[in-house]
Amino acid sequence: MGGLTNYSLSDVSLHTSKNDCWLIIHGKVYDVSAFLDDHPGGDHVLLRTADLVAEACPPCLIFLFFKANGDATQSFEDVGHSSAATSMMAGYLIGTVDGTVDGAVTAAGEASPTDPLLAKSAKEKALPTTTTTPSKNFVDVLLPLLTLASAFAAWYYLTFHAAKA
Ligand code: HEM
Repeated sequence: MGGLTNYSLSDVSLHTSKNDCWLIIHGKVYDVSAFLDDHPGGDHVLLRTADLVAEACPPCLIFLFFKANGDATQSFEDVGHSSAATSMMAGYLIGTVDGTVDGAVTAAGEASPTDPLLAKSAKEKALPTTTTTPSKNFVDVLLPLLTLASAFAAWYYLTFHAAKA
């Protein structure tokens, strides 16, 4: 993907108005300012993704404030855009987001690859750490052992002590 500018998340977050609106979809940055009025889904959905503050009601504001980071990947996919829509995107592409290859940017600002092969290897790499965490070991091993020990103690007490009384 040579020739494309790399932007940081904070760069993208500076472009959230109707005249200047950038979005991140699958780790790529799109300047959709000129497309807002022509977007069949309306300009508000694009603006809301870029900057969710504008038309939010006060109770939603806190939630939306934390959710808004300009990453429209999930919303874009949820709509199920046609292949025609996907090919239109090239016309608005201006760059990539720092640190991503062709990946979505998560709420935590981390890259998560959307290429199935990259995603698979990332998942495989992640597996050992998730299965060997201390809390998992506690639940899997210690908890059954403790339950067994308590059951044995109760049986022992009832059989040998309670019987004497
Ligand atoms: C550069 C990015 C985008 C392009 C080029 C684009 C293009 C299109 C096109 C061509 C359609 C007509 C239906 C179709 O062909 O699929 C459409 C519909 C729609 N889009 Fe987008 N879109 C973009 C981003 C987004 C994003 C980020 C959202 C959500 C936040 C969104 C929400 C919608 C909705 C709600 C519809 C209407 C669907 C319907 O009425 O069935 N779009 N878009």
